Amino acid sequence: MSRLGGEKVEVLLSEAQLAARIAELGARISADYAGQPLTLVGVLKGSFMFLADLARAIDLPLKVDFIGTTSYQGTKSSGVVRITNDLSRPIDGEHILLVEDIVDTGLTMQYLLENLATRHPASVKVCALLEKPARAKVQVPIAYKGFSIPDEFVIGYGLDWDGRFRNLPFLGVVKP
Ligand SMILES: O=P(O)(O)OC[C@H]1O[C@H](OP(=O)(O)OP(=O)(O)O)[C@H](O)[C@@H]1O
Ligand code: HPA
Ligand SMILES: [Mg+2]
Repeated sequence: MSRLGGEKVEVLLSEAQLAARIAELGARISADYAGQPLTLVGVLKGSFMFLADLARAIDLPLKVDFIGTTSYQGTKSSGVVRITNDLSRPIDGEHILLVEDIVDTGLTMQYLLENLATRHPASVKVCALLEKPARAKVQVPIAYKGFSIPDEFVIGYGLDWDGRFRNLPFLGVVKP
């Protein structure tokens, strides 16, 4: 059995499309933060694959840290965001770029922006590979966005459905 586990999955964004866009985002981030110390903060678990590729597309001497959150059961947001793993150290005075796989309702990002602001970083911006505008419950500023996608539950490239499918190298939609 393959990593699709017998499900029918349609490709929404191919490996090549993802790689091309991430190269563009990396070039923009490298130019915008040139001469400034930058810390990427990956939002676990969903961002792990995007962060690994984005970090290699950024030509700066950056640092990497992670914060873990959870709020989804299956394909539904519970509306309650919980931190599962905190940052490994204080971030006061640092330029932080939050790296997220998807901004869907926006509740996770809103929670994180409020939470990190209390730690007095020099700046906090958001880089999200995906945004699903049709489902937004709150508006969050995305400084670096990969793609806007339609209102479908997507899997792969870090994103899960009940914990599975994160290891697909492309972004897909499960078909009935
Ligand atoms: O905009 P929202 O509606 O809040 O949804 C986006 C968040 O939900 C997912 O994480 P999840 O809580 O499923 O945890 P995971 O990253 O471990 O899968 C995703 O990785 C984002 O972090
Ligand atoms: O479409 C999605 N797929 C996987 N995880 C998610 N978390 C929020 N939206 C999604
Ligand atoms: Mg998830």
